Order: sequence, then C-alpha cells, then structure tokens
Amino acid sequence: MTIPVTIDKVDVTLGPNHVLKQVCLDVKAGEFVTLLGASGSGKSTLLNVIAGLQKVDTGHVLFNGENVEKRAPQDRNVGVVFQSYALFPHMTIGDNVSFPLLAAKRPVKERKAVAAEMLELVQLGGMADRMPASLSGGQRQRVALARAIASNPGVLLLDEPMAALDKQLREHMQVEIKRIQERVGITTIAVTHDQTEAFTMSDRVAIMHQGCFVQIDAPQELYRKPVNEYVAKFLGEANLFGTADGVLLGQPGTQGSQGTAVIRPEDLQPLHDGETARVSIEATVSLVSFQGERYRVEARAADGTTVISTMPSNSDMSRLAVGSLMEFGCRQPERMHVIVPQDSSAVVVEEPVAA
Ligand SMILES: Nc1ncnc2c1ncn2[C@@H]1O[C@H](COP(=O)(O)OP(=O)(O)OP(=O)(O)O)[C@@H](O)[C@H]1O
Repeated sequence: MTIPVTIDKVDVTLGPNHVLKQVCLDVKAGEFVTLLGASGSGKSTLLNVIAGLQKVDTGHVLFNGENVEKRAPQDRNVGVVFQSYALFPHMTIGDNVSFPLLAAKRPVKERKAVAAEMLELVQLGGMADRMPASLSGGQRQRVALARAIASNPGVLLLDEPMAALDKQLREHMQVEIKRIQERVGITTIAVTHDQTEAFTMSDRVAIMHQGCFVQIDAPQELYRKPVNEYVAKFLGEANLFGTADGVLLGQPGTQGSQGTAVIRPEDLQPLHDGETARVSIEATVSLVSFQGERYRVEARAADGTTVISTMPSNSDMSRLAVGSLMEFGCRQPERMHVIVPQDSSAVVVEEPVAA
C-alpha cells in the first residue's frame, strides 16, 4: 500500500542547536521527494523524525493522515536504506532480504518466494544463496534496497544510500532506484547533498537551509526559477545581476529596483559580430576550460562582474581566446529569471528591456 506522508510544523532542538524550525512537507502517495541541502542543514534529523528514531519537540508526523508519533520505528511500516548497507554478514543474500518477514514470523516458503521476487526486482535474480562478502558495493546496496521493500512498507526512506559508491556506479544506481521506485510505486523520501542525484531520482526536491525548507519544487522549476540567491547558487552555476528598470546593473548579488536577475551559463552566450540581444553584457574572456561535453568560459566585465558562459564542445571557439572583449547575451530573454526582493518569491520577466 502506498500512502501520503505529512510533516506538520516539526520543531527539534538538539543540545544548543535549533535543528528543525517549524518544518512542513506534504509528500503525496507514490511520490519521490528528496531533501537536498548542505551539511548540517537538518536533512538526516528530519529523516530520523519520519523513521521514528528522533522525537519532535513540537509538531506532528502523519502517515496516511494518522499521527504516528507514538509508534516505535519497527511499528511504522517504514523501509530504510542507510549509507552503510548494514547487511548481516553471516546470512545469505536471500535470508538478508527476507529478514523482515522472519522477524514477522512468516513461514519459510513465503520468505523464500518474497526473497526471490525482490532479488529479481533489483536484478540479482538467482543470487539468493550467495554471501554478502562475495558481492560488489553496488550489488550489496541493491540487496539493502530489496530488504527495505521486502515487507511491503508504506514508506521508503533513503539516507545518502549512494554515498559509499564510486561516481559511475552512483549514477547507474540513481537511475536504477528511480526505476524500482516507479515500478513498486512506493512513497519515497531520500536525503542527499548531491544535486544531480536529487534531480535524477525525484519528482520534487526540498531544499533545506539551516533547519528550514527554502523551496520545494520539481527539479526543472528549482533550476529555472529559484526563489532566492541561495537556491540559485546551490543548484549549479548562475550569473546573478542586479536589475533596475529591466536593465542589468552588472553587479553580482546587488539588488536593483526589480531584484536580481538569474541567467544560467548555458543561456548567456557570446554574441556574433553585429548580433544584438535584449539582455547583454560586455566582458573580457579570462578563462576557457574544456570539460568534455562542453566548454566553460569565464569573463570579466569592466566593473569586475564575473560572467560565466557554457557552450557545447562542438562550438567554434576561435573568437574566444583569453583577453578577447566579447558581448555576452541572453538570446531567449524568457530564460532570464528575476528574483523579487520584497517577498522572496520570484517572477519570470516576460519583456526584459535591452541592456
Ligand atoms: N545529538 C546532537 N546534539 C547536538 N547537535 C546535533 C546533534 N545531532 C545533530 N546535531 C546538529 O544538528 C544539525 C543538523 O544535523 P543533521 O545531521 O540533521 O544535518 P544534515 O543536513 O543531515 O548534515 P549531513 O549532510 O552532514 O549529514 C547540525 O548542526 C548538527 O551539528
């Protein structure tokens, strides 16, 4: 059964630290939501609150509308995968996976059938008799996932499950976990500090900062329409320009009468000779780096503003030697987004005026 989860004004103080501050979050049944934030922002504490491993000072946690505060972790019907997979080394893979059913005193035949089904799901079919030590890190992580969902829990919690894997395996497992989650349809809440991981797996991402949610949105919305400069800078590189009356002021981080314009590096391109754009800025190229699938160009405007532009690696870079003075422009002004200072909400400028 897949269920909705509600976090309602949860407050937690640990020692001198006010770790969670009136946190609210609604996760729909079957939805995949990732808590993303810098180290110490409170992600793991919130996950522990949901798992029942951390008590709240005030506020509530509701599963399917029912308050679960008084339920012990083992009675919450939650599957958890931690960074350390914590498999039992003396048990076979099959017994590891079916352990929750052993604890629930289910018959041997059912345990074997569930273990086989779950191992099939995580693409380890036929490996039930192997021991954990004979598996790779990625395979062990799949076993941990199979065990977490073996008892058909209402909620799956993933606490940095990929942190111990190398980059390539991590990228592969992100897609795998998403595939399995969609197939099982289980409500899933994950924790990570890796933006790509959060974006790849999640329906929505909740950005945490100092014990609060700053923005909760679909990945594309977060990237395109950050509500403030913190979110804009946290999610990849961003050109931030002050604006006044629709004109870029060219001061990073300064707020003009209209707020701060956010232009992602892929939307700020060197213009061709004679080409004009509604929004542009002149800057001298200071650094060109080849990054595989793209080039990254750094340039400096006369007032010291740093301009960052990225372009596909098949682009003609002959004009972009270090020291060249270039006009960088946003060819699609609708890709420029303005953060409005007054209410920390954001709007997209429909008709930006030329610089
Ligand atoms: N038992 C504790 N006593 C006092 N402070 C604590 C305790 N546990 C955690 N904290 C503090 O609470 C804050 C949030 O910690 P938490 O582990 O939830 O953050 P996080 O976002 O998961 O960080 P990380 O990504 O490093 O795991 C940190 O400032 C941490 O130092």
